[in-house]
Amino acid sequence: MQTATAYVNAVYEKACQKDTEQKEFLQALKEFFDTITPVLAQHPQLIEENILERLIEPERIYQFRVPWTDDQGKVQVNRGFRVQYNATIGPYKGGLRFHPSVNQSIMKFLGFEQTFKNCLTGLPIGGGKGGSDFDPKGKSDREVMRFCQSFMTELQKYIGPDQDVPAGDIGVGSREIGYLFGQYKKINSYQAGVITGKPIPMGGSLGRTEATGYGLVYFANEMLKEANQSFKGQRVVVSGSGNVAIYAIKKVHELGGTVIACSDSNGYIFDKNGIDVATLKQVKEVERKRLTAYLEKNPKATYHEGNVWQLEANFTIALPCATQNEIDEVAAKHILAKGVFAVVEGANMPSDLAAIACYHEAGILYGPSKAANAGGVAVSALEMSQNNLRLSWTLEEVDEKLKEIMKTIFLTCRNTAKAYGVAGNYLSGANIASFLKIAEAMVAQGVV
Ligand SMILES: NC(=O)C1=CN([C@@H]2O[C@H](COP(=O)(O)OP(=O)(O)OC[C@H]3O[C@@H](n4cnc5c(N)ncnc54)[C@H](OP(=O)(O)O)[C@@H]3O)[C@@H](O)[C@H]2O)C=CC1
Ligand SMILES: O=C(O)CCC(=O)C(=O)O
Repeated sequence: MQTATAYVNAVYEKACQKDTEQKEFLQALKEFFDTITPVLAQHPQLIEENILERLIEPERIYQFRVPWTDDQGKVQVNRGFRVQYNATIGPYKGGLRFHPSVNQSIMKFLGFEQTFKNCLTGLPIGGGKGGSDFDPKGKSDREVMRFCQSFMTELQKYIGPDQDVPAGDIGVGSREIGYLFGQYKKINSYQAGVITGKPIPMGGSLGRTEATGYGLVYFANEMLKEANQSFKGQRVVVSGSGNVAIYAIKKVHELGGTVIACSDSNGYIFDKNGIDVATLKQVKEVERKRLTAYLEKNPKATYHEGNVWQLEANFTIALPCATQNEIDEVAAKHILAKGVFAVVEGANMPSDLAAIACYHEAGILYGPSKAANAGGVAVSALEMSQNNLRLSWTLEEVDEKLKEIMKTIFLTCRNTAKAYGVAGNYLSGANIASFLKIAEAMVAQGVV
């Protein structure tokens, strides 16, 4: 029989030949494959089952036309996707991203990551992802509504509370979820569990808006505690200024750290006394303006064009919360030189492979996205539970459950890494633990 290494290499090579152009997807595979060879060496039956080749192939992908009419009466056309990656342990579950960069490679990498992330939550949810190359920026509410209605008119054929349950991601917040759910209800009937991240009066869960950012900081806090450190007195940089970033900043401040910079895709603000969360929320959540508007209300802050990971000031903790591959090798070396001893990921795959290699070489703490940002989907699963039970938990109840889930995910990563002889490598811990869980379930269900 093939050795584990030969098997992993052969599956990766085949994927590279089949999906040559899908660079984000292949990157996600490589990051995962590099860590799981020891598991395959210990469980050769998984090689006989050809588990990897089965796992990396999405169960199905829908791609569809989304026509809509803009405020000038002109017909626009976007492309919609839903990748139903893996439903072995529960219904497909994962967000929808509206961003001009969306393509099949990005949808597949996100669906692949989601499958393992969802395993780590310990909740019965499979993996999926979807979205569109539609750009909500600069569109009126009515344009966004018409787009969402057209998108859902097609998507509703493929989803259901026990089948596939979408939610938000980049460019999709409670406004978009409200419009999407409204259209689903018009075509079908009220089935609260068909989508999560709903506005509270439509059956949403308290705490879902905050969950990814808070969960990230709870996970980071566990990593810091394990290293006899804490957020107290730390200077923190958070990239992005969207949903995940805002609530990560809020929680860091509650735990005694100071977030000195955050960003959008054009530039970043530096506020040495700490980003003012109330102002940031007003600018981004209420007024939906660019980050530069923060300066009108906080003139002491400064604005700089470019990537926040070029920041001149020293800092100790990096929380990337914007997008994939925002930290490359150059940025990683820069932040290490600035004194960073912990990188914990709120965005999906924000560090490229060379950046991750830099973290490992420097021996700093590294919290990978599929573990550290699992709080959002975990609370989405709690929203599904509340919808099924027809009750609503308080914010405190949801937050307590989130804290517990993030602590358990951390312990799973820590203990699995130790058991496989790579103590402190939370990337290996996350990949191995989630792989073992899904592989066992896939073997149990037979070759389907
Ligand atoms: N929302 C959730 O519950 C979860 C989100 N995530 C991940 O967290 C990350 C952020 O998502 P979320 O906060 O929800 O999204 P939002 O749309 O609320 O915010 C995204 C932020 O990232 C910035 N950004 C997006 N694309 C780029 C880019 N190409 N270059 C630089 N900056 C960019 C945006 O700036 P600009 O406004 O200029 O575009 C904005 O500040 C994503 O990776 C997402 O997949 C992970 C788990 C759950
Ligand atoms: O809440 C969800 O279902 C999905 C969140 C998400 O898209 C993610 O975890 O990347």
